[in-house]
Amino acid sequence: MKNVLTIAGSDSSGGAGIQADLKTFSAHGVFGMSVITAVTAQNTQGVFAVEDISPELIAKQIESIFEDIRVHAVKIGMVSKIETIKTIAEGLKKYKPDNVVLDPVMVSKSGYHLLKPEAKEALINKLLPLATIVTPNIHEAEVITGIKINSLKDMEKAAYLIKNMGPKYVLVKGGHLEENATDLLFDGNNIETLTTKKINTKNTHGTGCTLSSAIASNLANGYSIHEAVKLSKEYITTAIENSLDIGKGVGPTHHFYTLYKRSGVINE
Ligand SMILES: Nc1ncnc2c1ncn2[C@@H]1O[C@H](COP(=O)(O)OP(=O)(O)OP(=O)(O)O)[C@@H](O)[C@H]1O
Ligand SMILES: Cc1ncc(COP(=O)(O)O)c(N)n1
Repeated sequence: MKNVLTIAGSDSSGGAGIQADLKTFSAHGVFGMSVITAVTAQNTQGVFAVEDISPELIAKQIESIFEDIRVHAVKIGMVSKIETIKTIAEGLKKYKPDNVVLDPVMVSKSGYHLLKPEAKEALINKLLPLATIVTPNIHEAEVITGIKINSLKDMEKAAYLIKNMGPKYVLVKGGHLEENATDLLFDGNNIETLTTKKINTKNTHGTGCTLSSAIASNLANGYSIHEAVKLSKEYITTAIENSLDIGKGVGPTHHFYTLYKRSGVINE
């Protein structure tokens, strides 16, 4: 079995963050581990409080895992503030994991700033160059590049600009554009387009967390980047198609639909 680590924030409602990541890892048959960067009090309606974990405790969590266990892939999510980013960057430089999937989480679906505005530069300068693949949504790609994105052409332009900031691959996610759910994968030479039709649901809490954790799992399981992204897009699409109407706001996706269906737990 392969071991995959998420470095991210805790979501008390279980739809995003560490909780979504660990569910996604389990659904992919990899062993999940976590370094918690912040604890959030949130549900489907909003984020109500955040407490950042100290840099010392983040560093100790990273050390405890890497000094003992082989890590086949790392996924990075909510990183909150400059000190957290510096601590994670130092850990990655020291332990040099093979696969690093960076989801540059900035603002929650409910509009809360999970990344402090003053930490954007540190995320760009310190974490982007260490990423195997970075997975910005439209808003994050706009913040990272400083350009406005209204079309696939703009997404392409952003992918080129972000690639020049150091990651090996860039996946710009188009889930927030009006028409289809089209993502663009750029490897430095070619753009690959992954398109599905947009699913009409409000329940998309944690879609970015889930997609990036699926990519990390698939890379750990030995797939190439192109295969890992394709399989992960299929996984998130099924998870959104079968998303759960839990709570009064933006509900979570279904991590185990295919597994449960196969095992007969779901028989509709
Ligand atoms: N309504 C939808 N129908 C189909 N696919 C979607 C939909 N919304 C998002 N996706 C897909 O889900 C994946 C995650 O994209 P999204 O743009 O939602 O990420 P995100 O905004 O970073 O998520 P989060 O806010 O949870 O971090 C992408 O592959 C995107 O195309
Ligand atoms: C701890 C944590 N990490 C990430 C997200 C982003 O997910 P979303 O944009 O779907 O709210 C979140 N809400 N909470």
